[in-house]
Amino acid sequence: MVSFKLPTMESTRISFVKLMMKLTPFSTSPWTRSSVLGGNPVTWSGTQGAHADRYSSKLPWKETFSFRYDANHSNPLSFVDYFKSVVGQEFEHTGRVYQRYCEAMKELSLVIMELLAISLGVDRMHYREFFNDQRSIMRCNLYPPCISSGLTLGTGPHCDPTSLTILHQDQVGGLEVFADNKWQAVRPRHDAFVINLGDTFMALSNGKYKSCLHRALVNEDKERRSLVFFVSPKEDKIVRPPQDMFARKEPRKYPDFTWSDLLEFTQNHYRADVATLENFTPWLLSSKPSNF
Ligand SMILES: C=C1C[C@]23C[C@H]1CC[C@H]2[C@]1(C)CCC[C@@](C)(C(=O)O)[C@H]1[C@@H]3C(=O)O
Ligand SMILES: O=C(O)CCC(=O)C(=O)O
Ligand SMILES: [Fe+2]
Repeated sequence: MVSFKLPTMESTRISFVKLMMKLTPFSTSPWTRSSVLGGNPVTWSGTQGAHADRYSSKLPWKETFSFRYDANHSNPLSFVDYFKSVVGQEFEHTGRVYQRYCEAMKELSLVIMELLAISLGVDRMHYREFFNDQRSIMRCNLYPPCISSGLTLGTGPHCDPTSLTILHQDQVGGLEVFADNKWQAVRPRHDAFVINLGDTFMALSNGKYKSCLHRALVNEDKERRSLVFFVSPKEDKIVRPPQDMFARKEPRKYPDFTWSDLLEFTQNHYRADVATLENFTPWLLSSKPSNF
């Protein structure tokens, strides 16, 4: 994980706090996740209470509010309309803040994609172009305090199945990364983002970059919040390393797949953890033989 020093985003933080105050932990949230089952793209809109509808054990101690950011459909009104219609009329300003926030996250992600291409010795524009029409996911995490915080986790150990994660955390602390064979705290910085790569970029770099194992702890006293922008490619784009990586005759580590395939796997068949991609490959081969 790498921290970038950036100006604070007070207006985003205020809107975020207002929005998350609307979501009381473990409430019978008025919104349920509208996920279209059966292999169709998950529509990321609404709140989740610890994914209790999806898992029967090791439920994360958190409440999330997620929505899609479609770089092609950058009509600011769509966000504003969504917030006004789903969250409430009084959240029009919040919708505008999130529209601007997601646009800024997209721009930051494209700069990072150029840097990654340069570091891999491939065409500098390759990943920037691949993600220019990104279909990313904006998620607000709220971690309530827990009197038995040692017995639970805000989010269990996992690698993000997405491509790139741009995370803004509050000052409470709790994010940990597994590095040098131990869990290490990622110290909050109010003026920085935490950036980590996910499984899809690991495949796009043919394993040169590794997906980052991380988790989120909770505590007894304070709520903790984080804003997470999960960069993902347009669902039907073929995820494969750039051709010029194979000038060096390296074997492919992963088969071609689409983000839609991997998202379906994590939403309907497998709880993302540290070995998602390893388990995804046999599933893909067995369930989508036409790909091969
Ligand atoms: C594509 C996604 C699935 C999850 C949200 C985004 C990227 C991270 C994934 C997740 C956070 C990994 C840990 C398990 C998970 C179920 C969670 O705790 O929220 C995952 C998300 C999800 O499936 O909703
Ligand atoms: O809230 C955090 O610090 C981590 C959240 C996270 O890893 C996720 O939502 O994928
Ligand atoms: Fe994560």
